[in-house]
Amino acid sequence: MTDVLLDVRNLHKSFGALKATDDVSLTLRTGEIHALIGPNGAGKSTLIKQIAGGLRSDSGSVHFAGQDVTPMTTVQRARAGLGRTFQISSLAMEYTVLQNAVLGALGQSGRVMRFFAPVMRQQKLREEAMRALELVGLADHAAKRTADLSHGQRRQLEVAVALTLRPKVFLMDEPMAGLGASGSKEMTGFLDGLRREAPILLVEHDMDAVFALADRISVLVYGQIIASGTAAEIKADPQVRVAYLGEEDAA
Ligand SMILES: Nc1ncnc2c1ncn2[C@@H]1O[C@H](COP(=O)(O)OP(=O)(O)OP(=O)(O)O)[C@@H](O)[C@H]1O
Repeated sequence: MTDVLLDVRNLHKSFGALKATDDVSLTLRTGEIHALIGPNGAGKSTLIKQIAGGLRSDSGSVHFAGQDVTPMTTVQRARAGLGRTFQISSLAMEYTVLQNAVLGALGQSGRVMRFFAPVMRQQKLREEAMRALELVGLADHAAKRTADLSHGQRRQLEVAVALTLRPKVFLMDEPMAGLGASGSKEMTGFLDGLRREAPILLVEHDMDAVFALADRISVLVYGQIIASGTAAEIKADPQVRVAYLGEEDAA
């Protein structure tokens, strides 16, 4: 299909005798949220790392925006537009929200902090950073210390950092983790809007969020995709009910 932006083909990754991912294929299309669910240890994070480039696959390929990115490093893939949300630990807590976003726009790590003052004077980077903050609703907090943001706002700042590189797709590993019920609800609304900026491959344990957001859901069990379909199809799939959702939850 022409609107397929990310095309993951037959990925394998073993750790010793353990097949963490075992012939995984999936696609991500323009405008959609494709959720990847599965029990603990199913291989979800491994797969995200293989797609982002942090973990080399034993075999298989990743095609992105019509290009085979399999040989590329994480940095090359990020520059090509494969956006992965950063962990909270990568934010510089003592710096302002805007400074963190500018660092993202610079596409560098915290090591560049000592060059910070001249960087902040570069109007283009600041503009790019402010655009990203506006998109995630943090523009009014630009001058705030990152440490003073709520947990949910820090998650949004991570997304803003990724947005500064103008990603064509997002890879997100458990964005709801640790947010609590109201935070998860807020983040769900936020991600729903974000799909207009770039489609999202979403690894998430929060089933309310997954069923509310996902256009398609793929279920990974023991490294293999056992089912793929809409929320209604996944809820009704007998194999999924037994292997993952549990009969009583799926009823
Ligand atoms: N670097 C590694 N070395 C050895 N084994 C690993 C490594 N990374 C992951 N594994 C194993 O591979 C399997 C898949 O792990 P992975 O973290 O991808 O699962 P997951 O579906 O993301 O789990 P969770 O939902 O708990 O985050 C697990 O059995 C895990 O212990």
